[in-house]
Amino acid sequence: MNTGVTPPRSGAPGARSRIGVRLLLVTVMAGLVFSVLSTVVRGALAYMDERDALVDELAQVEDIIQPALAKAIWELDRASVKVHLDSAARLPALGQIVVTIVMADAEPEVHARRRPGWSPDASLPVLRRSLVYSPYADSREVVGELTVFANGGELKRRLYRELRIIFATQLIQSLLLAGFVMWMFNRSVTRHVRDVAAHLDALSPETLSRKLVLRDKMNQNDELDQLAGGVNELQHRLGGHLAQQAQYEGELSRHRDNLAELVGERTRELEAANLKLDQLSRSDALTGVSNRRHFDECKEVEYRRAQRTHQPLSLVICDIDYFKHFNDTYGHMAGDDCLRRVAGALAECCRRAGDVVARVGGEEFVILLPGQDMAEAQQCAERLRAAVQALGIAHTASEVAPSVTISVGVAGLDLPKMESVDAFYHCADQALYRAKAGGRNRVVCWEGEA
Ligand SMILES: Nc1nc2c(ncn2[C@@H]2O[C@H](COP(=O)(O)OP(=O)(O)OP(=O)(O)O)[C@@H](O)[C@H]2O)c(=O)[nH]1
Repeated sequence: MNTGVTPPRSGAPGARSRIGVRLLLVTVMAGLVFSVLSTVVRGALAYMDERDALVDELAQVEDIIQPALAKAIWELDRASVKVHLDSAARLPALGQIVVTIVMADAEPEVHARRRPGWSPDASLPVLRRSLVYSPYADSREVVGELTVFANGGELKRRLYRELRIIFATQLIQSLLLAGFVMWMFNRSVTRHVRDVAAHLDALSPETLSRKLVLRDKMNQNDELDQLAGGVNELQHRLGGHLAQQAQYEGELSRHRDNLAELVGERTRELEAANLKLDQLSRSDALTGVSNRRHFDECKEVEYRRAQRTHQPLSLVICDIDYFKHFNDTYGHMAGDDCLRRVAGALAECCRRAGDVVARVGGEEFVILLPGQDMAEAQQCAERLRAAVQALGIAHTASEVAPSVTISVGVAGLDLPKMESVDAFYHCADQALYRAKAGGRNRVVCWEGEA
């Protein structure tokens, strides 16, 4: 029969003491005690029996020798009396035999035979009877008295032999009973308990569906079946709990994944929004180039870098000529559009890494040119001016050209003279002022004192 039971794992602790062996020892000890007690009781009974048997034997001796002994005494045949006494004294049951011959005119004559080593014992049986002889019919003469004493040594010898037999049989009975009880216990209990232990030891979440079946059980519906039923029920419930737990864990994991995805998505959106905000905070809403705030930050950074590295740094300030007239002529919306196009043209001309194009006022733009000296900046400024004019934005109200133009002031950083970034800016602004004053639509480089 398939038990569904696997052998214990190598790491599982085995039973150190076996119930069957303990039961055997207890049974043997109990058997020994029982044997001793039984031997004592049966020994006492055997003593009574052996004593009675001894008395019967003595009585038989008396019955046998009494007639012959009485006749020998009547006939005064002393030799025959002695022969009878010697013969009787050889019987094992007899310790001492005494014959007292009664004579009318003389003292009683006593003849005795005693077994070597025998001594009188009041607890031993003693039989007495008169020796009677009938010399002729209807006559009865008492010729003496016969006394026989039991042999205590013989009584002990017989009793010991009986006790040995009793003890040996009791011991054999007890040992056989112990062996039988252990065999039965092992067959009906121990091996099933071992099977249950092995089954439990082999259990794992994967084997929970494997049922415990007890092998070759004789009795059904006993405590062991209750135990097996309990184990199977427990496995069933445990399997249900584990399945439910796995389901919950799966759902939890899915929720966790969804949450992580959601958080990731939100984080990406937030980062994009932050980036956008950052860009917005740094750029001019109308034109898209940098705003004043960003320009101020960059201006400080680049000024310090130039101080530290002695690399050239230039600043260009552009202002649209007669922009007020432009607004007045074409309207504010057109003015905005003009600002956007001019900013685009400036940004297009200044695309080197580090160049910063910013709108810092209504129609005023600045360009920070790190790494460029005054001469390079002047060339750049000329390109800017030409690029704006090349846009060809009609400006009939301008007094210098039919299209939109810009005036440009340029300053190269001259550190000994420009002790602050504001002084640097002021120089570029001065150059712009001179460009305006000089007729507009031109580039003027700062050359004077800061
Ligand atoms: N459309 C538009 N106009 C602006 C904006 N910001 C400032 N302005 C106008 O720009 C004009 C600047 O005029 P002014 O400072 O007198 O300078 P200008 O008219 O260009 O004269 P010059 O600089 O001397 O050539 C003003 O009329 C402002 O209203 C803007 O964002 N959009």
